[in-house]
Amino acid sequence: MPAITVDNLTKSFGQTVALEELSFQVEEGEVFGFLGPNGAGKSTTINIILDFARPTAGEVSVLGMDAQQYSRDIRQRTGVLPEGVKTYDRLTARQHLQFAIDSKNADADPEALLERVGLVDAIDKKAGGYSKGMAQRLMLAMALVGEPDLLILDEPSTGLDPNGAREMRDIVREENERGATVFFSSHIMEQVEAVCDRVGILRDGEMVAVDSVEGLRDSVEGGTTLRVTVDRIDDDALQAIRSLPDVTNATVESQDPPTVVVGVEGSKTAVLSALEDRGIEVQDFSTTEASLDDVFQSYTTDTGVHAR
Ligand SMILES: Nc1ncnc2c1ncn2[C@@H]1O[C@H](COP(=O)(O)OP(=O)(O)OP(=O)(O)O)[C@@H](O)[C@H]1O
Repeated sequence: MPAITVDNLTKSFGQTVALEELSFQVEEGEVFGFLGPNGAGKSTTINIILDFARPTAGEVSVLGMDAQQYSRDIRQRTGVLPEGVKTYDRLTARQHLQFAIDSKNADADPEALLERVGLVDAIDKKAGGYSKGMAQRLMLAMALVGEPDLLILDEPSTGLDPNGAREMRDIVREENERGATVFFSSHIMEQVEAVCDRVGILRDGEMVAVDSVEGLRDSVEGGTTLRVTVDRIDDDALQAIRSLPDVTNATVESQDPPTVVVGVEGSKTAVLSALEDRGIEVQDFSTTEASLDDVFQSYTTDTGVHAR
């Protein structure tokens, strides 16, 4: 049984179509990264999954239950970190957690939870004085109450410094190892790489790709860039490289020293052999993988290779 099934979901706000016949599934036990630029429709999707908003058309089921009909049961088994941090200024971290524990009828220790998110020192301080990162940590601790079967985290790294973002990833991993399914949104590709089994990329309310990070990388043309320094280069050799089956493009980057930049999807040795066959001496070479930013860009901008 999938943890989340989104089926033909459409959501309009007046003239604005935020989601258009969106369908995808999150499998039980996986960490699914929900990625997309600002305004792509991530929060709208999450709000409908949690029944904070109603769809214009389409259906959503969570943990095998209809999202609208069983929203209370779903929320009981789900830990949520909503978009935009909303803490109560006059309540302490302990009081926040006690509230979450009571409303879930859970048996949890506020201190242990705050220890996990690195906020135990501020346990009896009022949230009004918290930094953005501290508030975010508190909200995460609240999401962890009651060992939920499903964690839904909307932009969980917002307001966190690099250490905080790393701790967040560690917690996602720990929760997943405990058995929880994790669904989290982000507009930063790097944040999903380390923890996600699969990534869905949303653009203008439509899912443009769903795959592992590795699979997404492979789908970007010219996945690897090969930079070769040679003793000389001529048009004939450049043409020979371009005509190789695995090569997507080849250009001369500089003449001093002569350097060729080649986009390769398969064997790199064929490129080096083509040069050497023409009596050109390869003095040095290096390879660079397509960065995750390249992958994200290729799916979400009009200039990318996956642009529609
Ligand atoms: N309550 C609303 N009323 C009108 N339009 C809305 C409302 N909520 C969202 N939208 C619109 O729906 C689209 C999707 O917005 P949404 O907040 O879901 O995107 P997002 O991917 O979460 O973006 P971000 O990364 O900026 O949070 C946007 O065009 C937005 O302006």
